[in-house]
Amino acid sequence: MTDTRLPRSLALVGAGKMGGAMLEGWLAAGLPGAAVSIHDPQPSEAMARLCAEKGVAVNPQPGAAGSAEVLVLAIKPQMLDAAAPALQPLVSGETLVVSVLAGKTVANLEAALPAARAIVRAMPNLPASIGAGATGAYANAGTSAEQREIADTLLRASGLVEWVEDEALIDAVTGVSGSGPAYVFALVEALAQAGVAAGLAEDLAMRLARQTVVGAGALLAQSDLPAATLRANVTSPGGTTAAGLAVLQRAENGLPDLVRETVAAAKRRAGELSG
Ligand SMILES: NC(=O)c1ccc[n+]([C@@H]2O[C@H](COP(=O)([O-])OP(=O)(O)OC[C@H]3O[C@@H](n4cnc5c(N)ncnc54)[C@H](OP(=O)(O)O)[C@@H]3O)[C@@H](O)[C@H]2O)c1
Ligand code: PRO
Repeated sequence: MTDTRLPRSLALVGAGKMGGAMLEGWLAAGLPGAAVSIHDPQPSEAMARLCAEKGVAVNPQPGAAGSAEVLVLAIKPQMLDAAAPALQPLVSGETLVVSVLAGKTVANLEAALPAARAIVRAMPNLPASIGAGATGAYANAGTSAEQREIADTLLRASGLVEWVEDEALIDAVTGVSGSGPAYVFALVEALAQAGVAAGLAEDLAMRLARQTVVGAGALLAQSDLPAATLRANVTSPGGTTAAGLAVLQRAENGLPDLVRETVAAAKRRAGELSG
């Protein structure tokens, strides 16, 4: 993070799995703990320890130090309306609101925080906790160029950031990369179960499945080759992988259909969460 883009004050509302992961990223990237406050009725022990170590204020009276320059919302979407009344003192017309709430639209956020002008909807994912996240972001018309830079800097502390100019696309981002790590972990589980069905001991199957995804991910990260080429590099003509892929990628009810339905269901749920 460059000094010119650091917020002078940042309030994080909801310091759970996602909010906590982002906070760790900001602190590791150089955001001073004294510039941060967290607002969460019951922060985990690990979060309380991190805050104590870094000088992050835990549950100060909202607005005691005036409105925040940046307010990051990382509570569950269903909690927005219940949490909003206590947050009003943190928000002024100068505050940049960054929301990672799945499904909650700019209109929802404007209704909950009427003083807010600048609103960024961001959809990070859990690998943000190790700086390997993928985030999609959308800024409303009230967000200044400088505020968008600040949001970009904060989000980039967690990994890749891709801005979209159409708010509706954030729900598609949610279905692909927001929820995506869970699909990959589910693949590890399924691969290990299939290994057991093929005769491997359970712990051995899990070690092999896990390292296969770790290794394939690392190869993707280090290689410039398209995923399709990497797949082809594993697939000897007439060999075992070709036999496996003929099932996995079959035209009907294969992986492409299944993943399309999976992403569509997650995107649909994001739409429902807007309420
Ligand atoms: N997890 C992901 O991979 C991921 C990825 C992208 C976006 N998101 C989004 O991130 C948000 C949080 O998800 P999460 O998975 O991090 O959930 P989480 O672990 O449950 O975190 C939410 C935190 O907010 C706290 N909280 C509840 N009510 C509050 C209030 N009134 N004021 C302040 N804090 C309050 C919760 O405390 P209690 O536990 O005590 O209720 C919890 O610590 C969601 O909107 C989700 O859509 C999550
Ligand atoms: N986790 C949140 C959910 O499951 C949003 C994307 C990842 O709703």
